[in-house]
Amino acid sequence: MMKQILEATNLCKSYSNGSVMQHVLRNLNIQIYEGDFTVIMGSSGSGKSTLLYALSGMDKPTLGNIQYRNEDISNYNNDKLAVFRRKHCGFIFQQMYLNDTMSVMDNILVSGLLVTKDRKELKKKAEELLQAVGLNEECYHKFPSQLSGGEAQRVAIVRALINSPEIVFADEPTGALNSQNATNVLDVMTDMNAKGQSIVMVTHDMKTARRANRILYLKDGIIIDELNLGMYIKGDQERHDTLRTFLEKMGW
Ligand SMILES: Nc1ncnc2c1ncn2[C@@H]1O[C@H](COP(=O)(O)OP(=O)(O)OP(=O)(O)O)[C@@H](O)[C@H]1O
Repeated sequence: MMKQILEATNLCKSYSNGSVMQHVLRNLNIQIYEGDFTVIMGSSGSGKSTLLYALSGMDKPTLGNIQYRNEDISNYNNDKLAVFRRKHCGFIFQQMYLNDTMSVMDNILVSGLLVTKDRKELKKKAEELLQAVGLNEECYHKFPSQLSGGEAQRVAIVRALINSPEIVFADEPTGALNSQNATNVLDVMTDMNAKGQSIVMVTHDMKTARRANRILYLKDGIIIDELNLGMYIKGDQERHDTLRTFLEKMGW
């Protein structure tokens, strides 16, 4: 049986837009399992990013419970949430947020040094991860502006992995990349997942979504259905068709 890593119960998130309250998440329930590559889909504005930020402790829910293993993080203050994120989570965004004034290696080490002071060990791990995502030594001392979009996103993935997070959250990680770079980044993420990394990703894109083994569909602030796709197999047309049929049924 799959082990649950994260569970949210009766999750609500509302924003006040002037005198009007907008209820984005409405008593939403969700479970995330260890080792899964979970994708959250839904139409624009359905609350996907809001859900991702609440689940990952980047933002606080208005109401509801979020349980990370045996820890209830829903009532944590900002300091405790920051510690939680640093200890357990890795983040990959559409905008890479690399520091332009630092080399590739320093961008990664700065994240690692928040957790350990063993610089030598960190550097070794960073080198291993950079190699694993297909970036060679030539890249280590480059600055972000000297990288292609795909290379920069792979650096961001290494930075997300440097502290061995139990779970990686990704918000449209390929949204700003051309098709080839997007495929490279997705290959890295698929490989990470095949090695056991739990991933929760938000995307609009079917090509990206079909890498996941579990697709959740968000509508009007709740998860209305899910699809189990099994582990990704390259070139599997049936998988693509199954996902398309599911999304059509959802009214996507
Ligand atoms: N900080 C905020 N303040 C007020 N409203 C917000 C805030 N963040 C999000 N919203 C609103 O909540 C709704 C859901 O936003 P969210 O970004 O979660 O949707 P999404 O499904 O990720 O959309 P998209 O696919 O277009 O990125 C939107 O109507 C948005 O305007």
